[in-house]
Amino acid sequence: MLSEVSKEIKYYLKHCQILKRILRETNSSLNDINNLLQLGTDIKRELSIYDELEALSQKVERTPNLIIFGQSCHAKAVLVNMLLQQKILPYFSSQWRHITFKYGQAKSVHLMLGEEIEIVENLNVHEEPNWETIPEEDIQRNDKENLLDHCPSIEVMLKHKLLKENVKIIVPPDCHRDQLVEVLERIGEKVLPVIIYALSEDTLSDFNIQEIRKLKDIYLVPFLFVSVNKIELPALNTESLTEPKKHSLESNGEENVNQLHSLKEQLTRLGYISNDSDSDLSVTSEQTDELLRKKPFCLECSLDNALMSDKTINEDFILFIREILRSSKLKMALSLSELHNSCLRKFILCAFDMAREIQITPKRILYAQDVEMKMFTSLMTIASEQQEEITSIIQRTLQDMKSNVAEVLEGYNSSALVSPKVATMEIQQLVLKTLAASVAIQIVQSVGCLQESFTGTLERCLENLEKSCRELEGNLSASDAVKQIIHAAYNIDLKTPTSFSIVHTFMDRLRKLLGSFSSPWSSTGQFNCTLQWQLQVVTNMIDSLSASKLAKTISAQFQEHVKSSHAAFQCAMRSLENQLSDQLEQTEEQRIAIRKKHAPRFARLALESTSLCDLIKWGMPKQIREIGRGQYGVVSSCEPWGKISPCAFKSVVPPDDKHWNDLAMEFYYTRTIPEHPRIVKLRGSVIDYKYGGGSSPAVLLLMNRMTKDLYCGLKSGLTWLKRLRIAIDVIEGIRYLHSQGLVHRDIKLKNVLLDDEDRAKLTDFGFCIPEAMMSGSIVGTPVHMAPELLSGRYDSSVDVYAFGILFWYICAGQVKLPSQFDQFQNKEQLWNSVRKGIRPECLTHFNEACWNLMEQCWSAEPSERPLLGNVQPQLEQIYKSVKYGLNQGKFPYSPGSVKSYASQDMCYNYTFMNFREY
Ligand SMILES: Nc1ncnc2c1ncn2[C@@H]1O[C@H](COP(=O)(O)OP(=O)(O)OP(=O)(O)O)[C@@H](O)[C@H]1O
Repeated sequence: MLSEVSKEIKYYLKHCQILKRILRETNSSLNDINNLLQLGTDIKRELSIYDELEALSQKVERTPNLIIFGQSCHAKAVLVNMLLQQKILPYFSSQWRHITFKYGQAKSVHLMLGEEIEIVENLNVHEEPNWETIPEEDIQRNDKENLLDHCPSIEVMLKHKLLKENVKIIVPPDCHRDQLVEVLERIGEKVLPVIIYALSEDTLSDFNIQEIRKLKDIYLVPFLFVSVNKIELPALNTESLTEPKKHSLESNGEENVNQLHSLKEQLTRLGYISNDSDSDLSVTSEQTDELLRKKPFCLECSLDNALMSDKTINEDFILFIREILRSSKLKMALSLSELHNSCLRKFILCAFDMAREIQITPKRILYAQDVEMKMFTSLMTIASEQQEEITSIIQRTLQDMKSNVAEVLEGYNSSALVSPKVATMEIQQLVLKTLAASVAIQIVQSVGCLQESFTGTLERCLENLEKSCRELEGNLSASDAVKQIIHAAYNIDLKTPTSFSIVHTFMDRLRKLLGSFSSPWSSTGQFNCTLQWQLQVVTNMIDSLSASKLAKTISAQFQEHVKSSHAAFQCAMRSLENQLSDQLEQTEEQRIAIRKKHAPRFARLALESTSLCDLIKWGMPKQIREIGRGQYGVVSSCEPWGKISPCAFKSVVPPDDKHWNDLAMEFYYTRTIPEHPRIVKLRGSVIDYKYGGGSSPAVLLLMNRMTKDLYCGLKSGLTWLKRLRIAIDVIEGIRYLHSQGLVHRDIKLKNVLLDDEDRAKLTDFGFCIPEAMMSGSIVGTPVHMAPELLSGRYDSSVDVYAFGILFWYICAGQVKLPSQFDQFQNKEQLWNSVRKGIRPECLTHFNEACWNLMEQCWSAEPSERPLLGNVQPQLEQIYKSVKYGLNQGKFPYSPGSVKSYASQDMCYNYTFMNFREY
């Protein structure tokens, strides 16, 4: 029985090897992606998986160690001796040192300091060449030894099968309560603890209870209580232990039962075992799943158990070990698969974002250039062609200003100390500013394209482009240049040299005016800037301005501003465009690398880790018989697997890396399709690494077993009503896939499976792909392939075309190739003719509505094919009219055709009878 334990451990280590390899490949894939992106970003950190990967790498290195605790040294000794089937530990001693049992060719005992250093000291055991039991004195700690500080431990080497595969049995030292936590923590480091607690007394002491609590808190794993029999003097006859049949420990049976009973009560009360714990230790995969979901790090309680007697110890012990190891590797595999799937999701999204950026950026650039050009042209037109309008705007404005001179001066506060020249200049500037502002407002209003929302979109578009540009070159950005253009219209500036001559003329006139004026000087000789004087200055200024000259000046100045800003914009845009196009080239390269290399590589890792989870949970499916063969794999029925019954699996042997990656991407998409009644859901997968002698592993894809495919269904005969129902089912299935953003690309008779009630589900998502990830691969089954598929530019409407052909077979009620297609020797001839418009013929019994529908579906022009959302109600209408006999003679048969089909399908007669009736 104990060799079973070794087997379990071997199995565990085998899965750990697979996990280690997947982890190594994950790390190397992530490093490759880092190199590709070259952005100085660490993808592991970016995807926040760094810590998880680190933690998993450490966990997977741990070997299972049996750690023996117990109520007393005596209990531990009985248990260890029982496991090792020899009386190696003394029954009657206390204050034990730390003891480790390891595998070794020769039986030996060493005193160690840590794991590496052996203390050369003569142990008593060394005195006795044929020793059987380690002397008490060697195991006992002396008073000077401090457990937490370089305390020697005992290492025992044994050639025992339980210790193979680097498994150790560890017996922690007896310790004081204060040292308990630290001692326990040290032991649990770097090992996968399989904790067994030996019980030999009727009740647990306070210390025992405390110790058990700490064990639970620290190790977070379930552990096993083993009730051992107390050994009374005389000591156990070890010979009896070595014989498997006689290895039960002699003791008073009745006493043992009582002891167990009271212990069980106490443990149940404390919540360490459940009430029905003795009934079944084995936890089903489903229960473990449930537990993992509820308590991802801790499976205690349900797995805790007390072994009742030495008669059952081995079976229960193996079950316990199996569950501990299983849950441990399952947790690791689940975490890894979760990491892979989340990375893959992110890569796919990243590829989508890149594709969008590649598509949108040139459009954005064109948009910005277009809008700016429109704005520029409008402004230049206003400036050059609408001078008259500007003149009249200025005249109107000057008129308004004149009638409201006081308003112009609003806010003007001249200091008493300024000279008349300065005051005049100030007022003059004020007049020009007011004039400029009102002219600007009028101009802006007359330029529709300068409306806030319009320029706002342009600015946002430019800011977006500039943001996506990693290094902006040049002094002026395009968005700044645009702002300047707009600025030119809003802030017509009449202070600049262009308006200087007007101002000059004005100043001359002002000087003359000042001479004729009543003196603005006070008696003290100080200039007195009275309001009246100010009003006078304003009025004179307004009178002196020529609207037409100003219009010219404004126009010239405005054109100058707009032109230079436009030139700056174009320059900035050119440099932006150059940089973005370099960047987009790089992005495209990265996108292709992600789509073609990195995402598939991660998909393969995800397929491996997810399959490992399924293998750990449900094991290998057991084949019953082969039920079908396709181009890429063999489908077999199998015994119930997981929760699936009846169950089937498709085994695929990918011949090379490319096929592996393709299969993995398909697997990822297919597995993420949510459950739907019209889809054969992929339930799981396992990889048979031993297949082909280990050189070419097989991937087994598990799904619900269906009764037959539509090809067989049509061959064996289906009523017209059933066939119509199937057509509706197929449409529902395709619509569902399309709603998930997926295109099936291989709708055909053999990919429609029927259940016992002849309801249909779609299967075989080998070519199924998100529309956005399609890259124009030519895939499908020749007669069902839409003509545009061959050009590589197609969309989800290829499924509508394929449905049209499928519907032809459904209406025909047989699987014979349409005669129109039957004449061709090969698929090239077929495709040539399909491109020229050749389609299946209208059989004489086809009803008009059905024929119309299939004709629409297989239209050469994809845009002319109907939406499936419209096809479904039409089919439902036909179905209803057939079901309730309302089709008024529009059945799919002409009386003459019945004869030939009746032999193939009796159901035609039934339909025909209805036809005759109506
Ligand atoms: N879940 C299933 N239950 C019952 N039979 C199935 C199931 N899946 C597939 N089959 C049967 O196995 C046959 C082979 O299926 P498979 O998907 O491998 O190939 P195919 O669709 O016929 O061809 P290809 O590989 O070219 O797509 C199907 O035609 C069908 O009859």
